[in-house]
Parts: sequence; C-alpha cells; structure tokens
Amino acid sequence: MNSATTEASQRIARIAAHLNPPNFQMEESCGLNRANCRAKGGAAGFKVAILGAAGGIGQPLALLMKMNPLVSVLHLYDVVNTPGVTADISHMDTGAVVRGFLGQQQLEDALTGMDLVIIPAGVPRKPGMTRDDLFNINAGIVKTLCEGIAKCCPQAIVNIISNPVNSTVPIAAEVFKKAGTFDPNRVLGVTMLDVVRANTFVAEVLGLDPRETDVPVVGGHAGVTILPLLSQVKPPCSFTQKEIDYLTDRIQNGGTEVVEAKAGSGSATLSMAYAAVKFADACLRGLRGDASVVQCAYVASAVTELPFFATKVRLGRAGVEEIYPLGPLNEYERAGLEKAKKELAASIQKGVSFIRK
Ligand SMILES: NC(=O)c1ccc[n+]([C@@H]2O[C@H](COP(=O)([O-])OP(=O)(O)OC[C@H]3O[C@@H](n4cnc5c(N)ncnc54)[C@H](O)[C@@H]3O)[C@@H](O)[C@H]2O)c1
Ligand SMILES: O=C(O)C[C@H](O)C(=O)O
Repeated sequence: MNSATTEASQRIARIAAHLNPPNFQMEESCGLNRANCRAKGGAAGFKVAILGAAGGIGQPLALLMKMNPLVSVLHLYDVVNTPGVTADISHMDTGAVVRGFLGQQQLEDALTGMDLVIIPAGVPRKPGMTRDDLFNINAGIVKTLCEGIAKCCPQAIVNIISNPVNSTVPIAAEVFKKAGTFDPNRVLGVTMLDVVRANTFVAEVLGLDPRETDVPVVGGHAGVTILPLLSQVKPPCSFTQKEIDYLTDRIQNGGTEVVEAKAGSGSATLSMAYAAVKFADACLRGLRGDASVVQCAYVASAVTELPFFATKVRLGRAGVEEIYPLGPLNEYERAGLEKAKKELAASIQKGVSFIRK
C-alpha cells in the first residue's frame, strides 16, 4: 500500500469509527454496520455519562453502571483509552447501550441529553499528599467538565468524585452560577465512601452485619471534615471511648490507609466504584420517583453557617428534595463539628475564589 492509500484508509477508518461507536463496531468482513442492525436502542431508562471513565475508578464504575437496570444509555468519556474500555464493556449482555468519547472535542457529544453525569476525572493522591494537594490539577479539570455540562445538559444531576471534593463541589457550583444554570439540588459531592467505610468498620467492631448498619457521616470529605456520628448509628448501640477514638480516626483516615497500602500506585478505586454506584443508583431511583431514597452527600446547604455541608439528604425527581438536620450531637461530636467547619470553610473559599478570581 502506498502512503496516499494508507492515509485515505486511515481517514475512512476515522470516519467509520465516528459513525459506528465501539458498541456497534463490527468487522468489515461480516458485511454489517450499525445502520444494518435491527436494534433501535432507546429502551426506557436513564442516560448516564462517566467523565474520567478510563481511570482507576472510571473503569469499574463503568462496569457496574452497565449492570444497572435503571441505565439505558451509558456514555464513557476520557482524554485517553476510551475506545478500548468502551469496546470491552459494550460486550456485556446487559441492557445499557454503551458509547465511547475521546478527548475534549467529543465532550459535548458525550454530555448531550444526559440525566446523570458522574465525574471521577482527575489525579489521585500518592503517599504523603493531602487531598488539597490535588487542587492545582483537578480544579481546572472539574471546571472544564462543568462548563460542558452547563452547555449540553444543564438539567442533569451531577455527582462529583474528583478530589478535593470539599473544593471541587464549590467550583462546580460557581461554574454553573456563571453560566446561569446553577440548581443547588442537582450538584452533589460524593461522600458515600466515607459512609461505606463507617458501616464496615463499625460493624466489624460491634459484630454486626455491615449491610444492616447505618452510620451517618457528615461534614465533608477530607481528614477532620469527615465526621461520623456514632451516637446516631442504627441499630442503636453504645461504644466505649476507646472504640469511639479508634473508629473516628479510622473513618477519617480510611483514604490514607488505602493510599499508603497502594504505595504510590493511586488511591481507593474499587471500593470507590462500589460507593459511586450505590450513590448513583440512589440518584436514579430518586429521579424515577421512588419514595424515601436517603443518602449522605456534600451539597449546598443551610444546615450550618457554611454554604456547603454533607448530611443525609432525600433524593427525588428534582435531585436533593430535602436536607436533614444534624440531629442531636454529643459533646465529642460537637467538638469534632467545630474542627470540621474551620477546615471546610477554607476549602470552600479556595474553590469559590478559583472561579471568581
Ligand atoms: N470522593 C471520593 O470519595 C473519592 C474516592 C477515591 C478517589 N477520589 C478521587 O477521584 C479522582 C480519580 O481517581 P482515580 O483513582 O480514578 O484516578 P486515575 O488517575 O486512575 O483516573 C483518572 C482518570 O481521569 C482522566 N482525566 C484526566 N483529565 C481528564 C479530563 N480533563 N477529562 C476527562 N478525564 C480526565 C484520566 O485520563 C484518568 O483516566 C481523584 O481525584 C481521586 O482523588 C475520590
Ligand atoms: O484518599 C484519597 O485520596 C481518595 C479518596 O478521597 C478516599 O477517601 O479514598
């Protein structure tokens, strides 16, 4: 083949790849392309996009969302490797139609028409780093992605996983305010992993079933801002002071425990994908109109004097439909709350200033 022919065939391959996204891509030799197939897609269900879908969280999250019966269309967007991830996941014989999108020029196509957008895009921690050390890179990534959401799917529910969540949620809110699309009920910071960890660790200490254990975790998603309310655990139970100290410390530092164990290769990905899907599923059940869908999330809130705070919220067709108060706190928790608020205030301000500067 001469170079002109090679270039022409590469051009045709590029066009074909665009017209036939990987979920429907077939070998030329079989003589069928997407247009020839009888499947029409469009089954009842929600349209979900994952931004950062080729990453450590993104891949298992995509796998689990492809298994979710509430999802009819799943868009996988990243700046690298989405063709491979999409081809792989699209072979699963579950209902959702999967489409891959690669690079900034395909962001708008990835977002158009979405009901729920989940954002795990961005760099993870290495040992010795705080989540705030990720701000310089991840703030810009979240800003760009949210500008795309404001333009292409301003009604979508947005689940923000990228760290530092305490600042990236205020960044998202400011981007949407600037675009005139901000709906505080639709922007949710994902703190579900703190709850998942709290349920696991408390169940372990007390000898309970983690699936039957419910630990509210409020505040934010970093160090002392992660505030487990052990006085409100269900089923009702009591702890020794030693157990309270151990559990509070382990829940607040669960992320660091994983970062150190992974020794430089990243942070929690598998438990995070599990937690992200648990939370996304709750958002979709809310959108469907299910009653009493309640989870903890970091949202615009008037529960404290801070503009953002994580508490239990009720999810519905409009996103966050009710924000629950903190409930009665004991002295230990009240002291923890003061520490959490101090650090949270600075992280929120940092996020807001990043957009307003
Ligand atoms: N909220 C939580 O509880 C929680 C838990 C774990 C990790 N995290 C955070 O999630 C983020 C991702 O973690 P990970 O382990 O998946 O990291 P990773 O590096 O494995 O994956 C990140 C992915 O984001 C992609 N990406 C980078 N810039 C992008 C852009 N502009 N647009 C789209 N995609 C882009 C990368 O290509 C990569 O595929 C980190 O910031 C991490 O700290 C949050
Ligand atoms: O700890 C991290 O950096 C990742 C995440 O926020 C976590 O809690 O696991």
